[in-house]
This record gives sequence, structure tokens and C-alpha cells, in this order.
Amino acid sequence: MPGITYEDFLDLEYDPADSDLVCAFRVEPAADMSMEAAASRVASESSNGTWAELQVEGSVTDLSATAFAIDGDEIRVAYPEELFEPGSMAQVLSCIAGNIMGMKAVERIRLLDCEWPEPLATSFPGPGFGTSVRTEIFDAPNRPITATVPKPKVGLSTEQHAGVGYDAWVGGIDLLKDDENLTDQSFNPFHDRLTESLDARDRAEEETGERKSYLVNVTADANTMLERADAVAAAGGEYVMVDVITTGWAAVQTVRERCAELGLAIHAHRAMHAAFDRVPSHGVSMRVLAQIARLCGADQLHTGTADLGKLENEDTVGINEWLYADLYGLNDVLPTASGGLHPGLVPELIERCGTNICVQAGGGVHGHPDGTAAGAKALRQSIDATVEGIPLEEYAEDYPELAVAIEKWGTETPR
Ligand SMILES: O=C(COP(=O)(O)O)[C@H](O)[C@H](O)COP(=O)(O)O
Ligand SMILES: [Mg+2]
Repeated sequence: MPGITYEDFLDLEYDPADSDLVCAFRVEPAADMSMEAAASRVASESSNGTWAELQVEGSVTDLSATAFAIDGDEIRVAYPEELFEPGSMAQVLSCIAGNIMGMKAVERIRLLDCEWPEPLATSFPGPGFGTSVRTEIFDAPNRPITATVPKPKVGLSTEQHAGVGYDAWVGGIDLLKDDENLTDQSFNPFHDRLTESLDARDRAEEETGERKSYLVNVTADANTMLERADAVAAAGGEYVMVDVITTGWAAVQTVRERCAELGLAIHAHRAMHAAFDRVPSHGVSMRVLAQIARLCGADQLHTGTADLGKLENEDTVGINEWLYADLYGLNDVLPTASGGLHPGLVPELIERCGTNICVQAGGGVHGHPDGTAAGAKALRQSIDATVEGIPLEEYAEDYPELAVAIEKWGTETPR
């Protein structure tokens, strides 16, 4: 097929095959380029083309992508299934979010959304548990599960950290969660923290009669994460937590395989996602990052607070709906709402996101004037009140911890 030029990658009559991966992009072409030319270059550079006309000798499999729709600044590109290595997210992303992100033919480009075809989607494992953690790990079929991350996020000793966990669990929280930058530092080594926290967890379970669990951050190089996952299973944990963006998807896939053997669930923290998704005109949307996390096997994923919290959020509700929706039988994902939450925000959060979520609060628990145990009680009370349909102010008449939290934070969104 001699004489391939990038114009050959545009066909507005093309009807994608069921097996094609279809991607939507927002594109701002370079100053001297038409949208058609830019769309062609996107399809070309993300599949098998380059900037120059090619003289190809002999017969080569045609793996060209096709830009088949242009609507204002949005284009859609269809990729043939043979372009992709099944089950390799790294390879898929090197196509659809690779060189095109930096090529001079576009000023800006954002991968907005993907329609995953069945063969490619099911070449990934998906989550082992998904939203079923609410009943398989906990006994919380009718309410959001709750998590708390001790603050300060780093600096607490192992004993202090496990002690905060104990107070939170006894106060009514389901999950103790490490913060994203706490892994295995000298002030709080991983293995000591794992053992002491699960000891505290056992005591809290005994005291409360409720199931409790711990999201221990195993983030590291892939080999170390596997060792840490083994240690979690051996110590009687149910979850590992992974900073999925900073470790990278290939490492997440490796951890997912081991977790399948160990029966562990994966909590995915998304620190650094905003480097990809914060600027609306460029990068990779959180929607697509969430799709990738589900395919690679995250059971719980941070998806924001529907704008109620301290951090910028992209379409939390729409992303959550995608995470719940059927995907060729792959498990769903439990969205985690986190970042600046406190008890006064819970009714509106549940109004926007429903009860099939994990509500995570750090400062909104440990910043309670009467300390962590009271903060944990207040968070749980706000959840119970909301699920029972009772206004917080009314419920707070009988629950002093909630009354103090509302007195302190009201229903304000923090910064
Ligand atoms: O430590 C926290 C929240 O602490 P706090 O409850 O004190 O604000 C999490 O790292 C953020 O939620 C991450 O953001 P996101 O969930 O949006 O990824
Ligand atoms: Mg954090």
C-alpha cells in the first residue's frame, strides 16, 4: 500500500465495527491546520501513521484508525481491534493517549471518552468485588460505607496511626485508610503499621460487633507491591490500597492478578489524576481514567465529591453512573467520595451520588473539636440520619457529636 498520507485516516462515511474501540477527543488544531487535517493526524499518529507520506514495500496489515466524525471541536476516531494487545493497558494507552498528546499538529487535545468493545474490554479482568464489598466485606447493604484517613497525612508514628484507626473504628467508621503519600517511611514502617493496625482492627471489631477493615497503602515498585499484598493477606487484611496513577497501569494489572489469588480487594487512590484531567482542553479525562481503573480491576476508586469538597471534580455523578453500568459482565466499581468532606455535607452528597458509595473524610473526622472518636461518631450519625430520612439538625438533638460537628462546619464547602 504505497503512498499512505495522513489524509487517508479521515472518512466521514465510515461506520465503526462492533469490535472497534471508539474514542472521542476534543481537539484544538494548530493555527495552520483545518479540523479535518488535525483529525486525520490524530487518527494517524495514534494508530500506524506518521507525519510523512509512506512508501511501504510488500503487504502490511492495515491497522489504520479512522476519524469518522467531526462535531465542532469534538472528533471521534475508530480503532481496529488488531491494533491492540489484549489485556495490556500500557499498550492501549500508547496508542490512544500517546504521541498525540504532544504533537504539534494540535495545540490541545483531550481524550474525553471511550466506547470499549467487548473483546478488548473482556481481555481485562475488571474488579474482583466492586460494589459488593458493602455486603461481602461489610454488612452495609443500605448505607454508604465510611472511611477515614488519619491527619497529619504523614508524621504519625505507627502507634499513633493505629491508635487513630482504633478510635475511628470504634466511633463507627468502617475503613481506616492510609494517605496517598504514606507507604514505608522510617517514622511509620509498612509492616509494623500493617500488624498494629490489624490488631487494633480486631479489637474494634470485638468491641463494636461490626466488620472493620483497613486500606493499607502498598504503593511501590511492582515487585514490592506484590510482597506487600502477600503480607496483607497473611496478616488477615481484606484490601490493598494503590496510588494507581503514580504507580502506573501495568503495575496495577500486576497487583490485580496477585489480589485475585489472595482474595483481596483494591482501593484505588487517584493522586496525580489532575495532571491529566484538570485542564479541560487537554489531557485525559477523569471519565477515561475511571474506565481504565475499572478494566484493570480497581474495586473502589476516588471519583470526587460532586463539587461539595475541597478539590476540583469532573462530573462525579456521570462517572459514577459509568462505573455502575453493565460492561459485558465485568464487576462494577464502588465510587469513593473524598476530599474536604465533613458530616454537614453528607445529606447533599447522598442526594447527588446516592448510597452506593464510600464516604471518606480525613479532616472532617479528626478535626472534630472533641477528637477522632467523636468525629467518627458524627460522620456515622450523619450517614444514619440521612439514610433514615431525618434532617441532621433534628437528629443532632439526640447525638451531641453530630451537633458539635454541625456547629463547627455547618454545611459549608471547605477550600
Ligand atoms: O486525603 C484525602 C482527603 O482528606 P480530607 O478528607 O482531609 O480532605 C484524599 O487524598 C483526597 O480525597 C484525594 O482527593 P480525591 O478523592 O478527589 O482524589
Ligand atoms: Mg489523601
